[in-house]
Order: sequence, then C-alpha cells, then structure tokens
Amino acid sequence: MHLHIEGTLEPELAFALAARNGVTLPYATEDELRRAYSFSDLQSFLDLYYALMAVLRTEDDFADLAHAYLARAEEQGVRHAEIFFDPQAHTARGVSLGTVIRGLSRALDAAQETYGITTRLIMCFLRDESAASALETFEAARPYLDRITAVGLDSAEVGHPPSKFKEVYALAREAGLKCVAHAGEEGPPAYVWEALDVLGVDRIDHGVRALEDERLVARLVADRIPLTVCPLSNVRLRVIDDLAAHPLPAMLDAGLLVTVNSDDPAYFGGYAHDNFAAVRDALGLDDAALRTLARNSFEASFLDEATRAAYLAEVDAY
Ligand SMILES: Nc1ncnc2[nH]cnc12
Ligand SMILES: [Zn+2]
Repeated sequence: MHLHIEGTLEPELAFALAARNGVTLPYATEDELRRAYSFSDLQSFLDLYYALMAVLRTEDDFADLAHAYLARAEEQGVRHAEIFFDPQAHTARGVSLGTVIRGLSRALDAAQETYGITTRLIMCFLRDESAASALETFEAARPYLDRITAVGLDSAEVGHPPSKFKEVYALAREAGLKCVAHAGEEGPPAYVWEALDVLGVDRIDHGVRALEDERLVARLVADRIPLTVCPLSNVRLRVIDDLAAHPLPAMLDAGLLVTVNSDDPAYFGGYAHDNFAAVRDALGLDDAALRTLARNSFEASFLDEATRAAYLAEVDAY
C-alpha cells in the first residue's frame, strides 16, 4: 500500500530506458549509480529520485517499469498492490498524464492475468508544488478516474502541511475517491492531525512520528486508521537510527493498525518480503506478529469486501 512506482526503477532498467530514449544519465555505470544511493534525509533521496525519472518518456516505458515491479512483487509473495504514482513529476517534463496512466494500466492488467496479482492506482500530489498545481492535476485526471482509486500526498514534507491541499482533497472525495497522505515521516504529529481532520484521509502513509503524541495515538487506534510504515526506508532516510530501534513493535503494542511496506524499494534495499524479513530479524517479531501485519494490510486495503474477505481467509489458513 505504500509503494511509489517511480521508486521501483532499478539501475539496470534506468540505463536500458536511457539508451532507448537517448537520455544521458550523470552516472557512467550501474555501479556508480548504485553508489549514489546513500542518503542523509528525505530531500537527498528525492533529488536523485526525480533526476532518474528523466528516462521515463513513453507509454512503453511506464508499462515496462510497472511490469518489472510486478514481476519482483510476485517473487516476493505480494498478492495485492496499491501503487502510487507522481503525475506532476512527469507532466512537468512534457510527458502527458494519459501516457503515464495508459502505460501503468497496461502492466497492471497484465499482472492480474499472468500472476493473479490485484492492484489499485493512487495518484499523488507533490506537496512542494502549489495547491493550484494539484487542482490542475486533478482536473486533468478526470477522464481517467475509473483507473484511479485514491489520491495521495508525497514529496518534501516539512514546510508543506496537509492543510495546503484541503480543496483538492474535497474534490477527490466528491468524485468518490479514497484519500491517503504521507504524514509524520519527517513532519511533526500536527501534520498527521491535519491529514485526519482537514483532508479526511482513510490512511496515513508513514506516521511513525505520531508516537510522539499520545492523544494522536489514541485517535488513530480508536478510528482504526491504518499506518503504512516503511522500515527499510526509515533507516535509509535516517528517520530511524537503525532497524533494531524501529518503533514497529511499540506501534503494534499500542494497538495501531500498522502495515509493513517498501516505499521506494529500488533505492532502499528491499521489496515487500525483504522488509518483512528485515523487521523479523532485527526486531525478533514472531509468527503471530507477522501474521497480524499481513492481516492488517488486507484490512487496510481499498479492496472490495468480497475480495478482502477471501484474502483474509487465506491469511488465517496459512
Ligand atoms: N518516502 C517518501 N516520502 C515522501 N515522498 C516520497 N516520494 C517517494 N518516496 C517518498
Ligand atoms: Zn512514500
């Protein structure tokens, strides 16, 4: 549920697409690029994440990107994936919204056929762009809303509170979309409150800093608001010092509806299963805790009730 499709761009595919599209990358080799994956904070990652998107130009590029991700996801045991994309990062480079959505949709439909993986698309607004730009993006997406399940909010958090996007979230909800937002990754608990009370989100992406506010934790527990936590991402972006100190067990103990996710797996050292295995090993989570985390994911998903019930029955029988 917390997976940026642009964050699944592996160096091999980045170089292949660069060659196909005549784009020159500022790195000579895949290894040299990989060595740049050492981040000091969210912004240092975002700088590279946006720069590498230059290789994504055509509908085929987006289809190939999503196809490669879904093949990895299948290997990792993923059954259902709710996938973010960042339209403004592409339209700003002259790539049309239709190109992005048609390319991604083609791969998502094929994955259902080939692997039986169910998917949803979540369109994110870049919070360091203006509210007007988000509104423009939402209006441009109206012809494609049958392919979009939810809107989200990502990019540089601090200084860009959720309330900035109140209007576009109201429109999205009116159009029948679900709503999520990154909040409480680098930003304060106040941003999580705003995501809940001003944007009316159905889930919080990250939310680890919510633990700093007892009243907020009580609210998240009472309303069963899911948190899509990304353990390996938190370590790589220095949100958490090291995995052994990750608050995931405390979040489970507090009764939060917490889930484990990979965020930008090509950059942060692992896909879904890798994140589960890493927290199991670093935090000593037992099978019951791992089962709860898997269950929570389906409970927190935007699946229809019948499909959700079928997946939950599978988790319980495992
Ligand atoms: N972890 C993250 N936080 C905010 N914006 C992002 N865009 C891609 N990954 C992100
Ligand atoms: Zn994210």
